[in-house]
Amino acid sequence: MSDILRVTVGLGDRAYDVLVGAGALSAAGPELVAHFPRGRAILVTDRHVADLHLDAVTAQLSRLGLRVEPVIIAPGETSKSWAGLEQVVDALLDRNIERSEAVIALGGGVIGDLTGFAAAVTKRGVNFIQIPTTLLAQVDSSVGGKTGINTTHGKNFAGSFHQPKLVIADRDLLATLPDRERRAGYAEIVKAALIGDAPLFAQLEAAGAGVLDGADLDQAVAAAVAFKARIVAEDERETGVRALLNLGHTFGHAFEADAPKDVIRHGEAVAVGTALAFAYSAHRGDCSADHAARVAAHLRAVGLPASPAELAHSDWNAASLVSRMRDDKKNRDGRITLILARAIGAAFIDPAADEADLLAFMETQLS
Ligand SMILES: NC(=O)c1ccc[n+]([C@@H]2O[C@H](COP(=O)([O-])OP(=O)(O)OC[C@H]3O[C@@H](n4cnc5c(N)ncnc54)[C@H](O)[C@@H]3O)[C@@H](O)[C@H]2O)c1
Ligand SMILES: O=C(O)C(=O)C[C@@H](O)[C@H](O)[C@H](O)COP(=O)(O)O
Ligand SMILES: [Zn+2]
Repeated sequence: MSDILRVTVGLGDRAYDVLVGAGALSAAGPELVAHFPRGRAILVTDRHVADLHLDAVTAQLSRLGLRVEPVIIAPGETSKSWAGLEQVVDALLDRNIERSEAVIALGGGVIGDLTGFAAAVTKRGVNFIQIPTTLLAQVDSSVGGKTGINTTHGKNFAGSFHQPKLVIADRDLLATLPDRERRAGYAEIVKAALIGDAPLFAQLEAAGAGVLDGADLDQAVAAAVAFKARIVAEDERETGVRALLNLGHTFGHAFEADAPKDVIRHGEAVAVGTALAFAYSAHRGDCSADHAARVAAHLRAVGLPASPAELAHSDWNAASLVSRMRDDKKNRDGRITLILARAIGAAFIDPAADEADLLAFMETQLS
């Protein structure tokens, strides 16, 4: 296990480890097998990942003595839905999963969020293990226990906090990831740096797109995971500081909710949302225009969008986007909560954004 990095999410008796690096799955061995007392592993994945990785993953799990029972669902956000949830819960019940058993989520954020939520509600809670196969899932969605589905009201509007027992972020699984997905995942690494790690952002700026597939990737993944783990350990249920992890998401989720499904990637919406959070902070005088410009320049340098016009959908309406923000889960007392920044690496929570000013700002951004 010498080349495998280990990050612990310190949640007391629900603490778990995130293993990062090439070969992490085969290195996991006994600590993985311990979660399958019946010797079988129900594994939920999507069709793309199944075609690319299921045989190899099944072979690795077989070598550890586990019999894999795959559940294969359609790829994409459409599966992160009530229908997708019913499909996965029924699949677990068909196989008579017991509470002592874990289910494996092998895939991107969609599979992780959906399977985690299914695990949370099936028989009032079974265990689950994340084997993330997108960069986004490795750096962000597999860690922290936010699970859920989208509803017509918006992103992740039904869900639960249900922590995995183990996360295995094996770099070998990323070999088949299309560049667009890789960049989308990188947006959440940038987000982490912008929230509270200015030196990491400087490193990312220096490394440029090289960090996306170079030897630096494991370090960057582990840094983003460690950053998230610290915040989750402090505020698991987002009563305070965890809301910072939503930098770029108040804007980003509004774009996702107002676009047709699967036209823009979550990471792309977060990239634009993060650039807007900095631009809006600069507009309010909270943050220097230089920092906002550096954020947008870095996102563009790695091939990510930094303004609404650079997204793969163009039919935006400022009033509709602000109305989505009014529904955001972070809001309190009928006011929009925004995650803004005083500088790169210094995000803060504004629990009462000025809606009229925000609307005017969005109008200028869309014009
Ligand atoms: N729970 C959280 O904390 C959290 C954090 C961030 C994002 N999310 C959620 O995660 C979702 C986005 O996740 P995502 O970006 O991973 O999208 P995704 O799960 O839809 O995966 C993107 C695409 O890549 C394919 N794919 C997955 N692994 C692959 C591989 N190794 N090789 C080739 N193709 C592969 C998938 O089949 C899919 O087509 C959103 O729903 C978002 O809301 C949740
Ligand atoms: O883990 C968190 O907390 C996050 O906010 C991470 C986000 O990257 C992620 O997209 C999350 O699913 C958003 O959560 P939501 O509560 O805004 O739905
Ligand atoms: Zn996100």
